[in-house]
Amino acid sequence: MDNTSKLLRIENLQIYKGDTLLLSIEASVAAGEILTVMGPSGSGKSTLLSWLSGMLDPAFRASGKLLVGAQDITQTPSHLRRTALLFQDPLLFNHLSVSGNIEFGMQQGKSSSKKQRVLDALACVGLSGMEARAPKTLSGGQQARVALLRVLLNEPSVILLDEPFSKLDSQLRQATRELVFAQIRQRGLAAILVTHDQSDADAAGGRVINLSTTGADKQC
Ligand SMILES: Nc1ncnc2c1ncn2[C@@H]1O[C@H](COP(=O)(O)OP(=O)(O)OP(=O)(O)O)[C@@H](O)[C@H]1O
Repeated sequence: MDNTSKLLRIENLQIYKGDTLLLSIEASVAAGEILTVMGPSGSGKSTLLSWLSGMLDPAFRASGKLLVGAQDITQTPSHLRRTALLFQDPLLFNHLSVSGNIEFGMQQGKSSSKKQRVLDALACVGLSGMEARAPKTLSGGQQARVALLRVLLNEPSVILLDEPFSKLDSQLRQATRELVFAQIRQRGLAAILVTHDQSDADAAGGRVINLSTTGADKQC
């Protein structure tokens, strides 16, 4: 793989908490690739995602660079980065309908074409006819799919997945995972998946970074 095909590049990243080095990473992710990050509790997985999304807590200090394509976005504020986060909790707004949730944050455009895109996307993930429903009336798996569409229709270049399947039972987990990974590959996004689950890493099929236990919570 040459450099031009690497959509996301993390160069010489070091994150410190006080004087302690929490993590040190050099990595690249191609369009459509899913890089998995694993490691014990406290090893810095969520901290890494915070840095990637531009929301590192001031308790930490980071050095290194983050590039998307040729653009250095290390200092770019979080709301101007085309990075999207998908969490284990779908975090849907209950005062908005399913389509209102998906349209939230979509790029400017004609309202009628936005609506059609939402309807097409809902049909794609098996949620036809659910556009007017309140999120709380959907099952956990259906909510997960709405959360995915909300992120995807915002057209990110990079998607950060923080244990997004961990609240789903095993059958639903597998189906949702296949859908999410297929969308990532079809749309050519660079993805970073944080998980504790080896089957997630196997399904992602890409490289795996194991954060060391250096900064991890010590066991008694
Ligand atoms: N806002 C913060 N201020 C100070 N320390 C923090 C903060 N957030 C996390 N930490 C500490 O930084 C270390 C890394 O935490 P982080 O949440 O990144 O670990 P993790 O690998 O995601 O853990 P888990 O698998 O349990 O979610 C831990 O020791 C944690 O206690």
